Amino acid sequence: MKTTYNMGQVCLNEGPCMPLEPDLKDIMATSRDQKELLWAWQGWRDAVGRLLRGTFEQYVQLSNKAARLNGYRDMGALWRAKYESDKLEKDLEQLFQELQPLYLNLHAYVRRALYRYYGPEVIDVKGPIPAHLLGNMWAQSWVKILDLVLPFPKKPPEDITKIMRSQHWNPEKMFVEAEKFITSLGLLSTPPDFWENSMMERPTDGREVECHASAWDFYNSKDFRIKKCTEVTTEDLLSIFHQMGHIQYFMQYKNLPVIFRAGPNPAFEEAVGSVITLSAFSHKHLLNRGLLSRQHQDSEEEVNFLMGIALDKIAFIPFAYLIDLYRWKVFDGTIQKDNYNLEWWNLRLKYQGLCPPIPRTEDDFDPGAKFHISASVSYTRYFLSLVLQFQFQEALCKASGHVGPLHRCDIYNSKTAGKLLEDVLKQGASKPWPEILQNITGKTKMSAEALKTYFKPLMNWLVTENVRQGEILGWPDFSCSFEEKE
Ligand SMILES: CC(=O)N[C@@H](CC(=O)O)C(=O)NC[C@H](CC1(C(=O)N[C@@H](Cc2ccc(O)cc2)C(=O)O)CCCC1)C(=O)O
Ligand SMILES: [Zn+2]
Repeated sequence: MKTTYNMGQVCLNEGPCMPLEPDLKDIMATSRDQKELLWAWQGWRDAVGRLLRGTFEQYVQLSNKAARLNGYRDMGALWRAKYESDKLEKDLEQLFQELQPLYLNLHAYVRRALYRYYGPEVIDVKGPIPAHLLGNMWAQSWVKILDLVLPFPKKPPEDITKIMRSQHWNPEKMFVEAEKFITSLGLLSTPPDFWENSMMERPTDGREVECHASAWDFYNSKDFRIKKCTEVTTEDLLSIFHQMGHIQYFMQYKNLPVIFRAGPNPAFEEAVGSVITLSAFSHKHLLNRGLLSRQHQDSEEEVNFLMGIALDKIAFIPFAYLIDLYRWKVFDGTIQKDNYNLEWWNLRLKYQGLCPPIPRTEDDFDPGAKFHISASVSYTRYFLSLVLQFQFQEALCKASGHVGPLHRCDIYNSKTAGKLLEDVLKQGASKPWPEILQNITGKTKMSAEALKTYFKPLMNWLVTENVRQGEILGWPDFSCSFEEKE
């Protein structure tokens, strides 16, 4: 399934074939022509999703067989066991409910902006949003349509990608930048081998590689690598910070017994890299690294800034929640193979308020068009990382002596924050995660409070704006537009 995914491409009638990275990704991010967006969206699902359907059915059987041989009732149960909590599903549901208001307000606001741009033919302001218009192949992050939804369009944020390119950044410099941030906290620098052995750019020697970025621990306490087809963009700089977070974790626990060389649960591993990006992409940090020039950020520019972060983090909430809700049901048999695609879109409608832009059938297998489903990588880790990374950020900012709003915090150069983080990373998986969570935050429970604190100024603005517009939160017109037409 991974090979099919990695080799996937969409060909123009007479002309070049486009791989996902960077070509199709760029079209989904930059095109504002919904015919072109549909071409890429449908082409990718035809080229990859459809092909994976048969293999996926086998994968489900084999996965459940393996899980049962290991004493679990199905693979979903095996995946959930990593969180060592018999109330994981309840806790997830509770966190999701707590975050729903943020998402519903963002969804309503973005839908209105898309309505203004694409018109009533395309957008129903009381219905779901067509999934190909959100700037991302899976509509999991909406940051690429910030220009369409900017709260204060007269004060657009500076384009960091443009600034990086004007300053002649290259992939290596991007990795060095992430390293500098991490070592500024007093954490470990990467060994020479890392720079020797990592693959930082798509090879030009014709080798077909898996371009979906990944960080690798070779479990020999000295060989750590990143594989990434880096482009000089803001998004890739973000991703590099995230990957370097994984590498730092590998190095911090490299002398533990192998069984403990992991996070206390998978979400901790994901939260480490992401928490660093919260500081690295703060206005204050980008300014002092010369990636922004405008000194002062007034309150309207601050709302614009928070919208940019929200389009990444808040839009992601229901997506990250539903991926494993779907797969747990596939593994436990609630979702049978005759309904794989129908049930996928039922969840995409229920949780994300999205519709496919064109009718889907059981000849399609849209879940397979997402890396983690083709690569059998569980996804709950990213949902919980969303909550944890803000809890971590709140704790690290407090330790660094930061005062003021959480979204203005930059822990760069703070050795105290670094020490707090280091003490968590060094323990690897050697203690139950509530204990380790307590080491850094003083609490043993995950809580969405810190995330809500971070976005409070934006939420105040969003709620006011949605009330002013008389927006309906949610999608009472739940049918997808093409159904009405038929
Ligand atoms: C050997 C191995 O597999 N190693 C693991 C690490 C480990 O387990 O030790 C690993 O490298 N996994 C790759 C994966 C890559 C990325 C990813 O897949 N992200 C998710 C969700 C997301 C989205 C936005 C965001 O800001 C953060 C996360 C997606 O893109 O949907 C792509 C770019 C970012 C992270 C990763 O780093 O988590
Ligand atoms: Zn990760």
